[in-house]
Amino acid sequence: MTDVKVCGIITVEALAAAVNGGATHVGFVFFAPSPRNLSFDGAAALAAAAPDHVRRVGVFVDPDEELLERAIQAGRLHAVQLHRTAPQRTGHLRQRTGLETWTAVAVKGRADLTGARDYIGAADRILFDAKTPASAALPGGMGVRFDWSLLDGFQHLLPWALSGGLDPANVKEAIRRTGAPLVDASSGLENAPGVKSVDKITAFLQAVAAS
Ligand SMILES: O=C(O)c1ccccc1N[C@@H]1O[C@H](COP(=O)(O)O)[C@@H](O)[C@H]1O
Repeated sequence: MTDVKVCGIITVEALAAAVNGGATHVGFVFFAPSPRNLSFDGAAALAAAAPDHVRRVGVFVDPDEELLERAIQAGRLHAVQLHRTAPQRTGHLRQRTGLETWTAVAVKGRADLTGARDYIGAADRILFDAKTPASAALPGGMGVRFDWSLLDGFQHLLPWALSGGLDPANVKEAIRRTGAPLVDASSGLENAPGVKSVDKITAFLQAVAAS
């Protein structure tokens, strides 16, 4: 069974669709430029509505430690997902927070995969995500997909997950092609940036369950 993270949740309706559909993880974004950015109060309200067996993952882009601490407390986070980070910084934050720590590795070509090895001992999970354009405001959450065949034959030395442009129509093929143990989606489950669709969340979870 493939684990699923529904990312970028900002409403209790989307949270309920994820929980009821069997998501193992939900993602709360703490990055001001994102249309999915959560306030601390918003995160606290969602955390209060979420059952504890569904893991709450905070999504951060090179965060300062105050933001990280406040978000962890507000969202009662189980894990942190770091974008635009580096192995030493990741290891430091992991030690400081004591939480399960994911690091996003942005992939465009095969050479990008090798960077994942540098996180052994620093991160608990690698999230292979598509590289967004350098000019993009966000390093994720833009529906950009990478060539999954790049993962062919790659020896995973850490637990990992797949993200980047996943949606209800392509997730089955993504799992078949890559064998991902966890899939993570955000914009592919929306009707507009930041506006999650209960129907798309449900369809995504059904597609994963059927794969
Ligand atoms: O979703 C966001 O707004 C976001 C902002 C900053 C960093 C990461 C973000 N989302 C993550 O991006 C990937 C892929 O998203 P998508 O499915 O392609 O829209 C996913 O891991 C989100 O957690």
